[in-house]
This record gives sequence, structure tokens and C-alpha cells, in this order.
Amino acid sequence: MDKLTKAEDTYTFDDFLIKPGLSSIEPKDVTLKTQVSTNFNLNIPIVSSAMDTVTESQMAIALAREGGLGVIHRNLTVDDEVKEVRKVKLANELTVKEVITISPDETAEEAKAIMDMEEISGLPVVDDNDVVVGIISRRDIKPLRGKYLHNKVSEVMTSDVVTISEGTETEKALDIAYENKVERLPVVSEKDEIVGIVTMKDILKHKQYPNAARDKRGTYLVAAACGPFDIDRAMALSDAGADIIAIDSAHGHKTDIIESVREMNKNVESDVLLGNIATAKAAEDILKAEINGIKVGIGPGSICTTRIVAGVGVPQLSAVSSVADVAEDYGVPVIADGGLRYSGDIAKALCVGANAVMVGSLLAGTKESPGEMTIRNGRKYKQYRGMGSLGAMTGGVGAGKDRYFQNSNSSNMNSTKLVPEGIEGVVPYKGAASQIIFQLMGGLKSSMGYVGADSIKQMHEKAELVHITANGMLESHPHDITITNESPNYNPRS
Ligand SMILES: NC(=O)C1=CN([C@@H]2O[C@H](COP(=O)(O)OP(=O)(O)OC[C@H]3O[C@@H](n4cnc5c(N)ncnc54)[C@H](O)[C@@H]3O)[C@@H](O)[C@H]2O)C=CC1
Ligand SMILES: O=c1[nH]c(=O)c2[nH+]cn([C@@H]3O[C@H](COP(=O)(O)O)[C@@H](O)[C@H]3O)c2[nH]1
Ligand SMILES: [K+]
Repeated sequence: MDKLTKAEDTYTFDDFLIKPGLSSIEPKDVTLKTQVSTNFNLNIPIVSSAMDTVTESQMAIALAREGGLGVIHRNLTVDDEVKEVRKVKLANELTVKEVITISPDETAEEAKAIMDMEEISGLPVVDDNDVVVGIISRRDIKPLRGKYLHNKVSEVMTSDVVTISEGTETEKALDIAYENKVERLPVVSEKDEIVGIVTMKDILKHKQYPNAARDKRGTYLVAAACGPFDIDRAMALSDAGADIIAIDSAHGHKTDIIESVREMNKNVESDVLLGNIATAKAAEDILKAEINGIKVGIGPGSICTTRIVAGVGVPQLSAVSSVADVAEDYGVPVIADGGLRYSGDIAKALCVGANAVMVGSLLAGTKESPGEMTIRNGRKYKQYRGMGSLGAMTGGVGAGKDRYFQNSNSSNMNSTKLVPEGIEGVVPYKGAASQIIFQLMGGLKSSMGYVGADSIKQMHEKAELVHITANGMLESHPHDITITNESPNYNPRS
């Protein structure tokens, strides 16, 4: 009896609304910049789930372009997961390492032939020591006719060449290219030797996604999931350039996991996130592993059955709030993982102290999510499944199957012996992830306007909540109408 009277009251998204406050903030003027781990910032507080129907390189690239972060799932061999990380990192390399050059003693005709063959429009000119002495482009060659084509490259090239040094930050490179109105910037070593080239095409790609989440070198940020004891995978992901490694466990609050992750952290360069947890005590304990971020959520996910199968969990708004209160004292960011259905839920998670949210179902079914599209009754769908579902455990390399395969003779895998904590299904096809992100961030900005918060930090400090009843929630959804036109940001709960 004592246990029951001592039980805490806990809440989730539908139990609260955000109180409107005096505001001088226009939604369009707010900043959504946030910290996702101690060493990395995002430009929007959205992280995609490490699930095999949500995040591989395509989703991670799409999200990074919008300013968020994708976490590559771990239902892949180490090699395949590494490949996905590399694809994201290479998607926007500013410096093309292998550069095709020409000697100043060659002819203009030879320069033209190389450009035609390689399908490029300019060549850095280098001497015998690889030192850049000029640059020659199609524009330099175009006016040449007949015998003039036999002119030496040194006579035709631009010798006043604008170069940048290795390690020049993207923004700086952009400024230099624009100020000098040049289309390509050779990258040179301290001794002026050529090491690469940055082209206008790359630069424009950067301009196309001004809000993208990038590292210092200008490549897209990417995270990758790893099991708590898989040190080889963690090191391979770190070597491949994963900015963040997300340690993925249904129960991060475990002594052997905390020990293992503390060791792992010493051996990898990437930031390390640990999850999932749902209590303040867990936050205190896992922070001892000196991690760079915490992921919160036991069982709130749309495909999760943990709370039903194990009877364990904490409603998500309470879980996030209690973890965030502890993490704030340590300066460690918190990601609210799972259960988000609407942009308003994202706003509520931020209100109680989350720095970012992780979403699965909201991004499942998009063009960039892995998996085939199917058509049923004339409507398009894509698969979405829990990582602890039968399909995920028996498909791929079977992340999660150690625990669920409780009979522990894993050499004799038999799906009837698995105890799943997730389900498999389909969600409607939604088109490009960028459209979904646009609506979600629009809703969040609106929320911040109502609160009078111009940043996520202000949202933490200023936003107040009101506790509502089930009737309050009924009143909140559309009612007394048959919806005839689907809205891009509202799906009636089925
Ligand atoms: N957020 C959530 O509520 C849940 C998420 N999942 C997802 O399913 C996938 C598989 O997760 P895991 O089974 O954790 O992977 P896993 O089988 O690789 O387990 C990793 C480690 O977590 C610990 N662990 C997991 N469940 C435990 C439990 N009930 N009691 C004690 N220790 C436990 C064990 O030390 C285990 O070795 C992951 O992608 C995970 O995120 C699964 C269940 C719940
Ligand atoms: O209990 C669970 N069994 C599972 O099989 C499972 N797979 C994923 N997840 C977690 O759910 C999150 C995604 O939730 P949403 O679809 O609600 O965004 C994800 O980000 C995960 O935290 C699982 N939880
Ligand atoms: K659930």
C-alpha cells in the first residue's frame, strides 16, 4: 500500500499546454539554434531516430542540410555503418583532394584537351615542385584560334591566382571566393604546394543550404548508433568521422553499461551520447561516465511496446523534465526521444528542458527513409518498425537480438524464441523530409512567439505550462466537423 501512495504522479504531452505570455517576438525572428552534445550545435532541434526504417545516409544528409542531425542505425555490419557515415561526410566536402593540374610549359591546346577529357572548366598551373604559379580556365582559352593554341600555358594563364591555405574554414573560403569573384580556389600548403581545390559549384552548394549543420571543416554533421559494449564499432565510427556516437540501449541506467561507455569514451574522438533513461537518479549515475549528451525515453515511441510487455516506463514529459533538471547542472544537453506526434509536442519537450528531440515516426515514410514504398487501396505507404520488433531483430544484423533472444543460444536463431518490445507496420508516404521539417519548425516558432521566447534557452527559462484535463485535450483537437482537406501539419489520431 505504501508503494502505491508513494508513487509519483507523472505526465506526458497531452497532459499539459504551454501558457501564452506577454511577447514582443515574431515567430520568423526566433533562433532555433541548440546544443545537441557538449561539443556540437545544431541549427534546428531535430535529431532522427537510429532506426532501420528511418536513418541511413540519405536521411542524415537531408536533415543536416536543414540544420538537424541524423543518427545512422546499427542494424548494419560495422563496415556498412561506416560506409553510411562516410557518405554523409563526403556529401559536402569543400576541398576536392585530388586535383588535376598542368605545367606552365604545356600548350593551351593540351590544357583544353585535359579539360574536355576530365569535364572540368579550369586547371591550376603548377611548377615541378607542385607550387601553384597560376590558373587556366576555359575563359582564357576560348578566344584563342589557330597557331595561338600552341601558346604556352604560362602565356595564357592568370598568374595572379587567389589561393587559400589548408584548414581555411568554409565561411572564410566563401568570403574569399565572393570578394575576388573567382570560380575556383586552389588550396595550398605552407610552401604554396597544391593540396586541393575548392570550386564555385561546391561553394554554391553551401550557399544553397545556409542553415546546414556542419563541422568546422564545413562537412555535414552526422551521428551513428553503437551498442554499449561494441568498442570495435565505436572506434571504426569515430575513425570514419562520425561527429557523435549515440550509445543505444533500452536501459542505459546499468552499471556495466556506464563502465563500458566511460572506457569507450576515452578511446574515441567523437562526442558520446548515452541513453535511454527516464529518471533523475539515472541521469546522476550515467553522468559519471563523462558523456557529452543524454537521451531520454523509455517506451514513449509510436512503435514501442516496452511499457506493455515489461510494464516499465515513465510518461515522457515527466521523464524529460526530471532528467533535464539534473543535466542542466552539469551543462550536458538532453535529447527527448520518442512519442512526438505534433510540432506542439516538440515545443512542450523544449519547455521542460530538452535541448533537442529525436523523432522516428514523424520522419518515417519520407522519401529519404530507407525502405520500399508500397501501394494499398491507391495510397502510398512505407514500412516503419521498432528496433526491438521481430522484423528488425531477424532482419539486418539483428541489433537488439542479444537481449530479446533470452534463451541465449544465438547460434540457433529462431524467431519464436524472441521476446520483442516493438511492432512493425506502415505509415503513409509523406514526400520530402524537408517539407516535414518546415512544418515542424514553423509550429515550434509559432509556439515561441506565443511564449515570448526568442531562443530555446529563453524557452527553457520563460515558458510555463498549464495542467489540463482530458476535456481540455478534446477541446484542443478539431471537433464537431468532418475534415475534408488534409492539413500538412495535422493528422487526426486514428
Ligand atoms: N527507447 C525505448 O524505450 C526502447 C528502445 N528500444 C530500441 O530497440 C533496440 C534494441 O535495444 P536493446 O535491447 O537495448 O539492444 P541490445 O540488445 O543491444 O542491448 C544493449 C544492452 O542494453 C541492456 N539492456 C537492454 N534492455 C535491458 C533490460 N530490460 N534490462 C536490463 N538491461 C537491458 C543490456 O545490457 C544489453 O546488453 C535499440 O535500438 C533501442 O533503442 C528497445 C526497447 C525500448
Ligand atoms: O520500446 C521500443 N521498442 C522498439 O522496438 C523501439 N525501436 C525504437 N524505439 C524508440 O522509439 C523512438 C521513436 O519513437 P517515435 O516513433 O514515437 O518517434 C526511437 O528513437 C527509439 O528510442 C523503440 N522503443
Ligand atoms: K508506446
